[in-house]
Amino acid sequence: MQLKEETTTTTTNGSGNEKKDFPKEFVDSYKQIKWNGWGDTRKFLHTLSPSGQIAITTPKKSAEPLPGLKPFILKELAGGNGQSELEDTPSIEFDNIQIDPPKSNPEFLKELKAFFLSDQLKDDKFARITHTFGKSIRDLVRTRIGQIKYAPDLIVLPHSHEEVEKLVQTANKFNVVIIPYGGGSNIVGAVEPISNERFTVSVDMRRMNKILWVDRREMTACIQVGILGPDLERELAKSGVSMGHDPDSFEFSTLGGWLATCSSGHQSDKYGDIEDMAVSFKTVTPTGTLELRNGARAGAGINYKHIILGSEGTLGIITEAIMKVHPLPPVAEYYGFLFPSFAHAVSALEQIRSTDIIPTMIRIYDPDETRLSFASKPSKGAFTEFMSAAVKKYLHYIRSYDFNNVCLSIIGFEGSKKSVDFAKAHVFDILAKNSAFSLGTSPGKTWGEKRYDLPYIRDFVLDHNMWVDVAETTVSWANLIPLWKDAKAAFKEHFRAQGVPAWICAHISHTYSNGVCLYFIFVSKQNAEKEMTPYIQAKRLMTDIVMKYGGALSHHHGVGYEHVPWMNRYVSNGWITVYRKLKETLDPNNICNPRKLIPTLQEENHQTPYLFDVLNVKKAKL
Ligand SMILES: Cc1cc2nc3c(=O)[nH]c(=O)nc-3n(C[C@H](O)[C@H](O)[C@H](O)COP(=O)(O)OP(=O)(O)OC[C@H]3O[C@@H](n4cnc5c(N)ncnc54)[C@H](O)[C@@H]3O)c2cc1C
Repeated sequence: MQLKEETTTTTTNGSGNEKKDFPKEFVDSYKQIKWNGWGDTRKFLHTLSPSGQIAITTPKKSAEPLPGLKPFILKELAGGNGQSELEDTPSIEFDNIQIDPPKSNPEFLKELKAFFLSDQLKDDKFARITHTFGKSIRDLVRTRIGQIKYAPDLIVLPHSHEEVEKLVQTANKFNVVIIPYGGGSNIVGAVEPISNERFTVSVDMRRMNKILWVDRREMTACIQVGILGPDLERELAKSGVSMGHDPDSFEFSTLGGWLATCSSGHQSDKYGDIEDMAVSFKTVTPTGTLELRNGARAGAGINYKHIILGSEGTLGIITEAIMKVHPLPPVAEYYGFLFPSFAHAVSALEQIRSTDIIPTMIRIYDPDETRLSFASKPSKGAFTEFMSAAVKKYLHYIRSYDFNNVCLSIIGFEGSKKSVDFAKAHVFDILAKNSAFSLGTSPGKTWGEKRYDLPYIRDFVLDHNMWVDVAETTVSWANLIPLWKDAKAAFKEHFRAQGVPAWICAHISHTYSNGVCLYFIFVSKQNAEKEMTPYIQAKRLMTDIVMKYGGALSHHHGVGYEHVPWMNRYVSNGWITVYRKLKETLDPNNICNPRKLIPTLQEENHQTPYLFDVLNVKKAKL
């Protein structure tokens, strides 16, 4: 947590009421992350001169070369048509972006100013632009070309549950739209204002970043939900505990966002998904605050927490949550393995999952993502060493590996030494029976150090005339390989037919007794006019295939407005009606993040197109 209680000062708001202020050195998170890309402003990929190699600069290391990456991008992503240099497609300069001035709503603002400090209310251009979108490919492309149509009129930065209550009541009174904003890391269009008809407030929760208490006996912690991942784990570690939720977006997403999108972290196989960790929470709705009882379990009717989990800010704002925690694991060991093929890896995984001894994490990269993984490692990385000629020869000639099909896997174990040793012996035995080759702990260590770097490649790709998007789902064991094959083939064929270079890879990242999360990453060339059409077509294609194989509409990214067009196929109409009634009851004026999560009646009846197809889309030709 950046805020320390003892360093706060007391100031007064417009009514002369005393309020605790933030310390002078406090810097709001939205000022510290890239406005037109992903993550930390101090971390980025760039090209070294004169070698032309791609390098990564981070706060810890400057210009670390990634020698394999440029050849990989040129050969695989850019189409391998003999091109020797990447094309530059830089982002617009911030100063050149133009947005409409905020709408006027003096009565609403007067009431807010009586309660909030001026420092908690922002309507400058930087604050408004950085709260308009999440981080989907459509969001980044629109930001990078300066196409920002409906920026929120005001950003409010509450400090407490009581302030959120006041804000929601006031917004409801003046029919003002409120969109909760955690880290803004969603990639489904979940925080974007969808029209400029009503005054719109983005509620940035990141000042609500305190751990209120830790109970070591019940192993729970009460936490303000605007806290970012690293602050949360650092503060919990002071009490010797961890929540164990570590999504790829960990550094820039919040507990509230995780709850509101049903998020899932790397170690979900052991610690569970976010819904397994959530005990209870407070949610402020326009018709009042909803609270839940704290306790180990209840069989007293509907499990009400599931009404709010995944509601994406459409029913209200979560402010404080009681979460399960566990002791910091004394042992954490992560290993790398190679499999001769994806089928071998899946077979091993299924056998492991059919037992009751499950590793903390199993990630399996398909052959294409394995190549990307090796290509994006620093020059002297452990993977490069292991892929030395000798090892390659051994695997090829003695173990009959074909390197076009090899799959990398990272398998982790956490817990007491005894439990880790026990699980390892069991799992390694299954891996050996499925022809896996151990690379030892170096790949696991590298994975641990570099696991948040991959999204930064996306910005580099956007800077060089390509785009990258993702699709993920939960799929049954029976449909896993058919979906993997079909989706990859259909994606490649779609772009091949258009004569456009395209590349796709996949990995398995979360496992269950009845299926896995399968995650695709796909890349293609931007077209000359920077239209949205290719992303929309690719996303439609991938999601249609997921639906065909009975997959979840999303395993962990949520719905936003990007997945709304599939909602009627995903859940039965009865549930959509239930949700509509619930929304009408809790939010009668429809002020909470409108037009997200489910289709409007007009969309459903095809009287209006889905927002996904039209919202702010420049020249979408559909
Ligand atoms: C590079 C990258 C990697 C990612 N990896 C993962 C991953 O491994 N696992 C995963 O689960 N997701 C992942 N995501 C998606 C995203 O990080 C998650 O959806 C995350 O849970 C969003 O949290 P956030 O705090 O950024 O929420 P935001 O993006 O700010 O908001 C998401 C939704 O939640 C609502 N919301 C936010 N806070 C509250 C609140 N307090 N009360 C009510 N509603 C609220 C918003 O209105 C919005 O509808 C990734 C995204 C990116 C860009």
